[in-house]
Amino acid sequence: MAAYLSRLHHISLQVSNVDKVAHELVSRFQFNVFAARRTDRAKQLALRRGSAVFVVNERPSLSDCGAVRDHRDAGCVFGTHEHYPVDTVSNVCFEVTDVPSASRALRDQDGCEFLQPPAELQDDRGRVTFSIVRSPVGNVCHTLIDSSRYQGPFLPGFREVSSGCQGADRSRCPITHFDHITYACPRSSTVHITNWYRRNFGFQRFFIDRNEDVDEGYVLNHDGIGLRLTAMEYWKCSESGIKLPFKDEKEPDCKFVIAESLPEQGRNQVDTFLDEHRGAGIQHIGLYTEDIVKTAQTLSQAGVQFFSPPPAYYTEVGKQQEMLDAGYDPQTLSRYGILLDTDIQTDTDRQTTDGQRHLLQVFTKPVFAEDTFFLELIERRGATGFGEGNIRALWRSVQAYMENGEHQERQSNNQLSKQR
Ligand SMILES: O=C(O)C(=O)Cc1ccc(O)cc1
Ligand SMILES: [Fe+2]
Repeated sequence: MAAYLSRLHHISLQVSNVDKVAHELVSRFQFNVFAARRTDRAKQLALRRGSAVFVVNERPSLSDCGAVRDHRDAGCVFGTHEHYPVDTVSNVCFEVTDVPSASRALRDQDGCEFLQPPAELQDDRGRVTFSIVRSPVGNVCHTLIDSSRYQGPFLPGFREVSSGCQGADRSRCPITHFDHITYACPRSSTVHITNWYRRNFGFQRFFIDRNEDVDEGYVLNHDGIGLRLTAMEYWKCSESGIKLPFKDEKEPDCKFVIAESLPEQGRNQVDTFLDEHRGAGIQHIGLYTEDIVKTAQTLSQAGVQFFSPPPAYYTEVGKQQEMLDAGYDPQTLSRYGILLDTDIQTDTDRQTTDGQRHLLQVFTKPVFAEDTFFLELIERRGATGFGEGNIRALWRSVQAYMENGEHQERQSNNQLSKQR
């Protein structure tokens, strides 16, 4: 039996400099710090934009490694048990209604390793129960938490922070939630990963493309693109007829995408991630926005840099017309590198007024010093999956970046700072 997940609780990062990364998320990405926990061993900041919550944790150093950590140390909730050599996004935490029974269900499954068996944490505002399982993807782990009996600002040990410096108001940056998490994975690992999530968390596959093969996933393997994409989402309790207590049915659920590189087309961006990150992991996270143009404008003014597709993308006659038909000015989309895909649908349930579904996406340059993790803004106007046109355009813009001087420059800067 699988463990039922109610919703995504937060995503946690392990970095060498908490203040630097938190400052980047606040000053550029418009997140607000709302809770903090500082002890002599740990520094943790919780940041929010809409319902999207990031926790930035200081990476345990090699000398902390192997030290027996007490589960009463809230650091454990975030799965920061292990030293990791580079900054990384390493824990996706889910709210569950009953941690002991979810953990029992997982313990009976093959291939489910616990980093932390069920434990309790408390302070004067209440208590939480949690456990941590290792995922089949590189250094990624999942905390399962029941926070229904906790009244404090975030988790036990965190104190409320009233942000002196607030991010842009909602109208200028309407990011509402995490839309999807994309894993970069080694060759031939997809089947094992999808099976693990189906068996343990009841995740279900959904098709990125109508012509996708159930076993193969969505394969792009020509014109220099060598990519297998497989998408999953977690069990929608309302659709399955199973009603869970506390489940907020309006809570949007987050999709998961597995990106596997295929060998025939040569070295690519997934291989670069695997090298620089020293293994599989979270390659990017899609932040959902209700207005991508306004959000990209606000973030760009704050210093966020976006990947841009080749300029010809915006001048190609068909694409220009598509943008105009969707109600967008191609020049505005071009200014921020926003990609548009159109999906002509036969069914009518989610159509927009022009009878089409649109997907708009823009991708940021890497967030950490290495060319690893990046963020994405995504606005869905009826489209629920991922667009082939956008995937190709993203691929080309990232490949261009890898091949021009900027990637090499970052690499040599990293080498220099390591030598210092
Ligand atoms: O299109 C998206 O947002 C995806 O998440 C799919 C994707 C995943 C990995 C890539 O290197 C390129 C595209
Ligand atoms: Fe994405």
